[in-house]
Amino acid sequence: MLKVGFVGWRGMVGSVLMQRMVEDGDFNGIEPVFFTTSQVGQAGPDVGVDVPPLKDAFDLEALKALDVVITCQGGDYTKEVYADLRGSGWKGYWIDAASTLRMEDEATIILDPVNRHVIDAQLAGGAKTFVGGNCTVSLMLMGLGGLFEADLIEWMTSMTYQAASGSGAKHMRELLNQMGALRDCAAAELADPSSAILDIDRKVTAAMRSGDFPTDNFGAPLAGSLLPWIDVKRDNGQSKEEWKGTVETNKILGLQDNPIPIDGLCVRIGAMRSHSQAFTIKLKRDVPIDEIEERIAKHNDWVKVIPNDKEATIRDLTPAAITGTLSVPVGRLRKLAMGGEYLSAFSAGDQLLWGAAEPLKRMLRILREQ
Ligand SMILES: NC(=O)C1=CN([C@@H]2O[C@H](COP(=O)(O)OP(=O)(O)OC[C@H]3O[C@@H](n4cnc5c(N)ncnc54)[C@H](OP(=O)(O)O)[C@@H]3O)[C@@H](O)[C@H]2O)C=CC1
Ligand SMILES: N[C@@H](CC(=O)OP(=O)(O)O)C(=O)O
Repeated sequence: MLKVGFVGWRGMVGSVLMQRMVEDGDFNGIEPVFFTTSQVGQAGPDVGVDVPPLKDAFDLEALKALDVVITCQGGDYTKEVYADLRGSGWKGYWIDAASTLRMEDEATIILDPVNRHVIDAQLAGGAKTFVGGNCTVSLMLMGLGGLFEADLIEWMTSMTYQAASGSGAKHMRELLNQMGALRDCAAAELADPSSAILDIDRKVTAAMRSGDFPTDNFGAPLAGSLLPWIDVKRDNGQSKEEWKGTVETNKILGLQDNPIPIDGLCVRIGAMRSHSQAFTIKLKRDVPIDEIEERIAKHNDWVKVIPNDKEATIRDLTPAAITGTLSVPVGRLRKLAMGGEYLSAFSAGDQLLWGAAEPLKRMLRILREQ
């Protein structure tokens, strides 16, 4: 029976992982051991099987006793522990949600509905380190996998609409507090149907710009606004989030030697936990739209093509429609005015499921099949 250690299980990503593993009975047939950086000795979570008290996540001897470590604890933890654990001679499998190791040669980025062939080849070659991809990248590939699989994409831009959860739990709370503050500042006027909308607008704008508007986490208003920058700047002017779109996509697909150019702008918006993206895709040839829809739809069990009409789009192609589900709708599929090789598309997906927890959960299953 595989002895599997879980680190970061009570954080936001970790909690979603626990929930999905319990739902699918993934704790049966493994020996789970739970770790903590702050609650050593306390009781472990209720996952339907007996678990020992929480162990110290920095205890290398305890980690060395494991066949598999799954960590959702964050990049700082990975930096602090991974090299020492490997350096101690540990040969177990490391499955990680954090970005720290993603671009290292020894690491495979996991998204098995898209790159099971890469994962299998890496396992056969003795790879032991597997890392979940950036949420935006994973969700893009779950949506457009059929076009990549058919080698139809010459280049692509992705303009993102990323949810607050991508920045963490505190940011989700701050977004709601910002929304509440905006509503509250105009409560009296909203209650009066005859009040002037421009008075409401003036109050809302003043509240957003005032010193006591809650912006400690985002550093700026997000509710009623947006933030066209995510993560740090790179030398070429890309944000790090935009850079990940280029390099991670090609690594996931095993195309590092002949990469597909992918670039765009990453934008934070006031959604809670589902990321959306608008794509401009330059196809290698003028493929009919029904063939495109068919290739996208049949690629995996979770992608769903949404007809390009208003009713279906606003019902099915939004964060509100899919949050909390594994569904990845793709719609707004049409040829652009630039010509038959130019395709537009729009997708949405829960960034804590396919964007974070689900690929890790599935990687453990792949290891158990070995
Ligand atoms: N947020 C996201 O969308 C995504 C995040 N990731 C990666 O996953 C990692 C973890 O992210 P995320 O889940 O957002 O991190 P969280 O901040 O939610 O949790 C991280 C750790 O904080 C500790 N913690 C302290 N106080 C609390 C509390 N009140 N409730 C829960 N946990 C608490 C826990 O560790 P302990 O039990 O040891 O105290 C927990 O494991 C990061 O590396 C991130 O890059 C990857 C993809 C998407
Ligand atoms: N950066 C992503 C979330 C995330 O955690 O990404 P990564 O796993 O690449 O660090 C966002 O802000 O939406």
